Amino acid sequence: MESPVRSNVIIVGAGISGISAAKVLAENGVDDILILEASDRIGGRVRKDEFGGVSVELGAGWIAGVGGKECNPVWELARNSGLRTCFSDYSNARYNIYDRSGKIFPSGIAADSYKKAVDSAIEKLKKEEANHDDDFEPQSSPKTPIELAIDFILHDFEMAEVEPISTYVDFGEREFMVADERGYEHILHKMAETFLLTSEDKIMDNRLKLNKVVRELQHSRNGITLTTEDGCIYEANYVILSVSIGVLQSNLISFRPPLPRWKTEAIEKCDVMVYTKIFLKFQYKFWPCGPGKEFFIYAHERRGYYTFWQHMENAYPGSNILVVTLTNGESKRVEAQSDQETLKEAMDVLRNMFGTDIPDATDILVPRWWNNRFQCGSYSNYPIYFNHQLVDNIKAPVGRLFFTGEHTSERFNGYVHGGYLAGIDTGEALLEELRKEERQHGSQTFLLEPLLALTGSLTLTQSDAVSGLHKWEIPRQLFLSSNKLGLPEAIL
Ligand SMILES: Cc1cc2nc3c(=O)[nH]c(=O)nc-3n(C[C@H](O)[C@H](O)[C@H](O)COP(=O)(O)OP(=O)(O)OC[C@H]3O[C@@H](n4cnc5c(N)ncnc54)[C@H](O)[C@@H]3O)c2cc1C
Repeated sequence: MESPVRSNVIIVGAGISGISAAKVLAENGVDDILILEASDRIGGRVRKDEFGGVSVELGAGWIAGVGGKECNPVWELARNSGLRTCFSDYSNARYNIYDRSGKIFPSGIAADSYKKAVDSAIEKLKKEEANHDDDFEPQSSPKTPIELAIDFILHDFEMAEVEPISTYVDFGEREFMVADERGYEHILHKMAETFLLTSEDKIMDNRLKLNKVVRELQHSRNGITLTTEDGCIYEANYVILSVSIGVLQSNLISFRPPLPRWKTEAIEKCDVMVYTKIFLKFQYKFWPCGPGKEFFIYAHERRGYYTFWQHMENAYPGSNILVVTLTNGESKRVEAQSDQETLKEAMDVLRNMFGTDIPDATDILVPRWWNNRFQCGSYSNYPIYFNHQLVDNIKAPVGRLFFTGEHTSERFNGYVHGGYLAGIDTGEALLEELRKEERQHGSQTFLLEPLLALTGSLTLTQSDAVSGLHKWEIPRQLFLSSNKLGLPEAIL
């Protein structure tokens, strides 16, 4: 049997948080890092696909929180990597509400109903705050189709799924949609290339392994052993686990010994939201396309039934693609049925709005985030009046096991920038731990910046951490260079 591959730090998951954590470590001289990713790609919930001749975003599609006093760091990454985006404002949707007979509700009624829905939502929040009861039911729930439609926008887009917009006002309230053939994931590739690519632009096999589904984490005070589905064994001094909250709640990964109760309880308390964008391709467009018409709403008695629509003409003119968004119960229902059934339902809704003579869609794409065992949902959602201890517990390390991901970002959970900032946070927390260990052992260990400056790309490997002694295999060349630094004898 082959001996296990040993690394200083193993990162489980190559989504935005895993990549940003790895980058922080690599940039600070922690050279012996390995990323194990279950799927066959980098990106996680940032994922594009080719559909109807263009690139569509199955996962994150918007860069939210732009134009404020502070800069959303993902906006900066997008700018620096030359990602093409277009301004997108879904708040206009409330003026384009269709009823089942295809009539548009007059904007006065729509605006009035919107105000009523906002007022009732604020009222509900105040009462919940007073009662501290998350299950509190509002006195008057929406009844008419238009109220249901507007309630759906408010509830699912601003309050229930991600944190209220007011919490990211520092970054601004504008949203830009990614409209780039390389996809949103291009920013991850740009980030990763600084530490994952060889000089020949090849991925370093010793730093990233794809199709490695971690199934077991055996952790102790001396180190962590990871077993993957294909039977490979990896060992590490530290692990950063960047899998989603849905995966943590599932039984994909078993922990030996089990995680402590404070941890598992916190993980269980965080909701997982499902958000699904269904793409439909047509031979020609039959929907209105002028200014303020990008989004439209279907008002139906059933809450969230093919409610929220968008055309993709602003992002890709001439693409003739419509996107309809479903959430939670509707998402799960549609994931469980065939795409042909979904196509039929969506076409019936479109015919109600635009008449029976519209053409059939020529293609449909239905992502399945809920049933994807490497995601188990779309993003985390803390209860509205959560206790800060809850987030601290979700995030807190357990011994040598660190946790990251959008669900660990108290301010920006549910967002790409939440994942990005969480990765940086966790990377820095681990660096701090490594420095502490270094001080305790009184020897040079992990922070190799000065050494690398002298020796270029030499790789150090930690040979024996299990014993708790940090011995290093140091190439002779490095020994000679490091002597110039007056490093303690102990490491040599
Ligand atoms: C449909 C949808 C729409 C969204 N829209 C937006 C938006 O418009 N704007 C926005 O800012 N955010 C949006 N988000 C949220 C955003 O995509 C996420 O918050 C962010 O990408 C999460 O990054 P992460 O690194 O925390 O997790 P992930 O991207 O999920 O990364 C975790 C990685 O771990 C891997 N993994 C899982 N289990 C294992 C295992 N056992 N072994 C090894 N690897 C494993 C997964 O394959 C994955 O690659 C959306 C998400 C979805 C699904």
